[in-house]
Amino acid sequence: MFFSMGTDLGIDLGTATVLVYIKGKGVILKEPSVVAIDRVKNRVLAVGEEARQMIGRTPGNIVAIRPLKDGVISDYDITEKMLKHFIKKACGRKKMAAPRVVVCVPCQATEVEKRAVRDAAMNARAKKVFLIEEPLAAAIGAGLDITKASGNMVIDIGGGTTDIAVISLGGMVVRSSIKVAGDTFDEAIIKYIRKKHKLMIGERTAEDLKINIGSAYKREEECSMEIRGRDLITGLPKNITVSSNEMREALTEAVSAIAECAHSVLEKTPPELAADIADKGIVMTGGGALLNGLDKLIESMTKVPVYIADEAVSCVAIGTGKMLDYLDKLDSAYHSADITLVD
Ligand SMILES: Nc1ncnc2c1ncn2[C@@H]1O[C@H](COP(=O)(O)OP(=O)(O)OP(=O)(O)O)[C@@H](O)[C@H]1O
Repeated sequence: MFFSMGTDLGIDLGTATVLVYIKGKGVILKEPSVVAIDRVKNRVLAVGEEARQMIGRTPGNIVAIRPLKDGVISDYDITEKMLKHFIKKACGRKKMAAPRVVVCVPCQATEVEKRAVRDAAMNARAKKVFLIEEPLAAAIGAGLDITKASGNMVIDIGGGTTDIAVISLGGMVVRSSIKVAGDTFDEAIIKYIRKKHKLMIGERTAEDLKINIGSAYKREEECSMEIRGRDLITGLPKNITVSSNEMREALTEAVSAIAECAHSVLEKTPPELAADIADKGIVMTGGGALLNGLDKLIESMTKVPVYIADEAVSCVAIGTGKMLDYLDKLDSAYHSADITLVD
C-alpha cells in the first residue's frame, strides 16, 4: 500500500483497542492497545493482537503492557511506540509524507492529558494533530446529525471511560465522563468469582464471561458458561460453571453507576433539548455498550428509549474519520467547538 502526499488518519486511541481510519478507505486497522516489552533489553517485542496473546503468559523478563488506563495515557513512552507502530502499519511499508492525524480524547480530559496524546502522536511522525472529544466523534460516527439546533444524547462506553454528552449545534451542552466502563466490568467479575467461588481468574477469562454471558438486566433466557481458574484454597486448576444470574449480581454496582450518570446528565439538560432526546432516544456506542441488557437498564432508569449504534465499536474511529473531511476548515469553523487544532 502506498499513500502519497496528504494522507490523513483518524485514530481512536482507546484503552482497550486502537482503530485507525484512512480517508476514503474506512477503518483499516483494529488491534488491542497492548505492547509486549523485553525489560532486560528494553525492546518492543510485539504490538497489538500478538502482544495481547502474551498477557498473563510471559516469562519474567517480558511484560505485556496496556499503556492507556482509564481512557488516558498512563505510560507515555510505550504509547508513543505503539502509535508509531500503528501509524507505520496503517500507512504501509513505502516512504510516505507524514500524515495529518485526528485523535480522540475522553471528554473532560485535562490539558496535561490532551498534551500527552498530542505529543505522542507528533513524535509518532504525525505532521499535524487534531484532537476531538470522544462523544462528539462517537455521535458523528453513529450517523447523528449534530449540526442542527436539536438535542442528541450519546453514551460512549469504552474500556476505561464512559463518556456521556448532550450535543446540539456541533457542541456539547452537557457532558460527563466517569472511569467506569468495560474494564470495570471485568474487574468486578474477577472480584465476584474470587469471593463467591474462591477461584482466581485472569482478565481474559473475565472478559469472555462478560461477552458471552454478561448481563445488566434480566435476560429472556438465562445461560451459563464453564470456566477454568486457580482454586485459592488448593492452589490447583479447577473448572466451575457460572450463570448469567451471577454475572448480573457481579455487575450491578458498575452498570448502575453508568445508568445513574446518564440520569444525571439528563437532569442537567435544558428542557427543549431534553424533549428532543425523549423523541429521538439515546444512542449508545463503544464496545461496552454491547453488554447484554445495558440498553434496557438505562432505558428503565431514564424512561427514554435507548438504541445501540450500528458498528458500535467503530463509531469513534468513523467519527474521527469523518472529521478528516473537515480538516481544512478546522481552524476556522470548528476551533470554537470541542475540537482543538494543534500545530
Ligand atoms: N460483546 C460485548 N459485550 C460486552 N462488552 C464488550 C463486547 N465487545 C467488546 N466489549 C468490551 O468493550 C470494551 C472496549 O470497547 P472500546 O473498544 O469501545 O473501548 P476503547 O475505545 O478502547 O476504550 P476507551 O474509550 O475507554 O479508551 C472492552 O472492555 C471490551 O471487553
